[in-house]
Amino acid sequence: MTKVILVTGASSGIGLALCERLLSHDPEGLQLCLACRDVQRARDARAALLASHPTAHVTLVQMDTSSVSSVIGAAQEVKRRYNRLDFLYLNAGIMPNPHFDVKAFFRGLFSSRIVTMFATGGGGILTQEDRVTADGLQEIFMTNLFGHFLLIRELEPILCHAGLTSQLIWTSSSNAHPSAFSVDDIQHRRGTQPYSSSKYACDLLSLALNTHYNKQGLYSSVTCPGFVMTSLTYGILPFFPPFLWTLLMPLFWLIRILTNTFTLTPYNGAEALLWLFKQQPESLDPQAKYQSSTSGLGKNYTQPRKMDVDLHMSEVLILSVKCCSL
Ligand SMILES: NC(=O)C1=CN([C@@H]2O[C@H](COP(=O)(O)OP(=O)(O)OC[C@H]3O[C@@H](n4cnc5c(N)ncnc54)[C@H](OP(=O)(O)O)[C@@H]3O)[C@@H](O)[C@H]2O)C=CC1
Ligand SMILES: CC(C)CCC[C@@H](C)[C@H]1CC[C@H]2C3=C(CC[C@]12C)[C@@]1(C)CCC(=O)C[C@@H]1CC3
Repeated sequence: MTKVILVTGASSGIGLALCERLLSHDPEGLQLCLACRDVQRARDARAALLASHPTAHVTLVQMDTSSVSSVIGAAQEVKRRYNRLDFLYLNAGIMPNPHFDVKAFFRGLFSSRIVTMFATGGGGILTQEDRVTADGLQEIFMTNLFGHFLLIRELEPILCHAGLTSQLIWTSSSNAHPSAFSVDDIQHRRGTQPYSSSKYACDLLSLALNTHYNKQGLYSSVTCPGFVMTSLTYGILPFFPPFLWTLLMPLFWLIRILTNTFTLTPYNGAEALLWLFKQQPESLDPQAKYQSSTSGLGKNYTQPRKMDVDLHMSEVLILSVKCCSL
């Protein structure tokens, strides 16, 4: 039986690399649907995938995860096309208007937190300025988390079916941190780390989804792609042209010896996302974050890491997002 897979944010970076790797793994047995906000970029991605896998089944659906009506419209279209969905990759994500604190970075360089800083982008080096969408929601919360929650809810009839399992696979981040998230401000309207908050909320929501849906055959897992050079990361130092990043690559390969989270390429970053595709969902740990890792010698592997998540808080979050969606 062919597997039906939908990937959000498939037009570039980790999402596109994942599609490429899925097709290389099984070129004939998949029906891949790319859910992208920009139709032209989606067409280009499809053309690139078909150039290397000419017989593959690849379709497109236009979806902007920052818009309630767009998500609902796209979900209707997906339900019209497919009567079941085996894998839903919740990968689209943004980090708009980032501020890189150079002083905090240098303080971190000469402290015991240096490895954690490089592995997670933590230590106060990174903050963002969020915006409000036309629906009146915080853009980062909406794009990275809530749009995906709405999508899952709308696709429930084709995700939960007797006798079969389906998997939700989130692209979270090592930057997800409980200190950035508050149940009293789930959209992070008041703080300066909306990206970290939205990714920690993904970790919590995944846990709650397992509690609520496992008995219906729907399983949720969280991945972390590591530090990957994509348009998202290029945006962090906008004054740094891409060729300077390329010049820094030898330094990054050295840092990789200290932290295997420097996966660097979208191909490597997609490792854990592909690994989960090959697992039996019943065997996975709902409290684990599956981390793409690359060794100093360039070998890719997947490492499960226990998430710092609380069952009670995850229940509060799922109730709050359900209220937001009413
Ligand atoms: N790069 C890294 O080091 C890390 C990335 N991540 C996560 O990985 C995921 C993929 O990011 P990455 O590949 O790095 O970055 P990219 O910017 O290359 O990819 C992001 C993808 O999400 C899409 N997207 C953004 N906003 C929306 C929206 N409103 N509706 C639909 N699609 C949207 C983009 O579409 P478009 O082409 O139209 O812009 C693009 O396809 C994100 O969730 C990110 O947070 C996590 C940890 C580390
Ligand atoms: C020599 C300097 C210019 C090097 C600067 C390095 C930093 C910009 C990066 C070190 C660790 C990186 C990192 C991220 C962004 C860029 C760094 C801070 C992320 C926060 C990007 C988004 C994520 O989801 C997690 C990443 C963790 C590591």
